[in-house]
Amino acid sequence: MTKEPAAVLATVTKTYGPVRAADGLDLTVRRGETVALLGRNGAGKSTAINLLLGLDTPDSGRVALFGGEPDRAVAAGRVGAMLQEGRPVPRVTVRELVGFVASTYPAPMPVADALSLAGLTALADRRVDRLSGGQAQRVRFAVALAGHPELIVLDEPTSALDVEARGEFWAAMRGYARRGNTVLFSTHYLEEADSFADRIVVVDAGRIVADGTAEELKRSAGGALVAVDLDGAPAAFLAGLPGVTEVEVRGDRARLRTDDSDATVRALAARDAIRGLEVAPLTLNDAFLALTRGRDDRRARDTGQGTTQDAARATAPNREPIR
Ligand SMILES: Nc1ncnc2c1ncn2[C@@H]1O[C@H](COP(=O)(O)OP(=O)(O)OP(=O)(O)O)[C@@H](O)[C@H]1O
Repeated sequence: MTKEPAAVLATVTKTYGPVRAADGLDLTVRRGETVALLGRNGAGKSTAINLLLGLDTPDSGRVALFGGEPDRAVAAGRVGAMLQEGRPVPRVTVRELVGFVASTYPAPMPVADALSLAGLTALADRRVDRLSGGQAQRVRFAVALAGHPELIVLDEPTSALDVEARGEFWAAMRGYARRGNTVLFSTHYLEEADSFADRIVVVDAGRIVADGTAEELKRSAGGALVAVDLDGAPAAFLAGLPGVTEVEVRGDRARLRTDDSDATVRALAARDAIRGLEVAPLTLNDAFLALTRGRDDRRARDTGQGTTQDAARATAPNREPIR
C-alpha cells in the first residue's frame, strides 16, 4: 500500500472580507520532502499553514495531514509546528519545558533526543528566559519536536535571527530531515528556500504560481539575461529582437530578458550593439520576480494603479530578500 502524503491542500479557498488569502491552493507534500513556501509579505503563506494545521477552516476545498483530519494528526503528535507568534517565556529550564510538553503527547520523543536534535544539550539546564534569540528559537524547535512528529511545519522560522543563528537553526533542521522526516517551511528569503528546500512552492496573492526545484523555477521563468551598453543609441529596437521578452533600461545600459540568448546576441552583433555584452543565466531572484510579476500586472490592471512592487522594480531590480 502506498503511504498517504504528509500534507494535502486540494483546491482550498479562504477569504477574509475582500481578501482572497487562499485562492484555490493545490499542494501535496510527500513524506520525506523539505518544501519551502516562498512569497512576499501577505502572499498567503501563513494562511496556507494555518489551514494545514487545522487552526483555520477553509471556505471550500479539502485539507488532510497523513490522509486524515489535521486535528487528529496534531493531537497524535505526528505534526509539530513553529508559528510566528511567540508565546510568553516561562521561568523553567530548557529541559523542564521540553519535558513538560513531551508529557502531553501519547508517544513523545525522548527529551534528550529532542534537545540533541535542536542543538540544546549544553543549554538543557539554562532557564528559557535567559537565552539569546537564536537559542530561544531552537527551544521552540525542540518543543515542536516533543511529540515525536513525522512532519514539522515552520512559519518563517528564522525571520528574527542573525546570520549565524540562522545557520545553527538550519543545521538542527537538517538533522531532523535526514531522519526521513518531512519539513514544510515558509520564508521570504530566496537563498533560504534555495539552500534548504528540495522543492520550492512560490505563493503569490493566495495562489501557487510555481512549484519545483530552484533549477526548474529558473527554467520555467524562461531564459537568460543579456546586458549591453547602448552607447547613446535609442533603446526602442531592443524589444523587437529575437527572443527578447523584457527590456529594462537604466542610464546607458540595457538589460534584456530573453528566451533565446544565442539569437538575441546574434541580432545585437548584427547591429554592432555588443559593447559591454554580458550574458547570464536567470538567478532565482529573477525567476521569482518573473513568476510573480504577471499577477502584479493583473492586480494593477484590476485596481487601475501600479503596485508598490511595480514602482520599486521600475527603478531598481530587487536583489534583496523579498519583503
Ligand atoms: N485573520 C485575518 N483577517 C483578515 N485578513 C487576514 C487574516 N489573516 C490573513 N489576512 C490577509 O490575508 C492575506 C494573506 O496573509 P498571510 O498572513 O497568509 O500572508 P503571508 O504570506 O503569511 O505574509 P507574511 O509573510 O507577512 O506573514 C493578507 O492580505 C492578510 O492581510
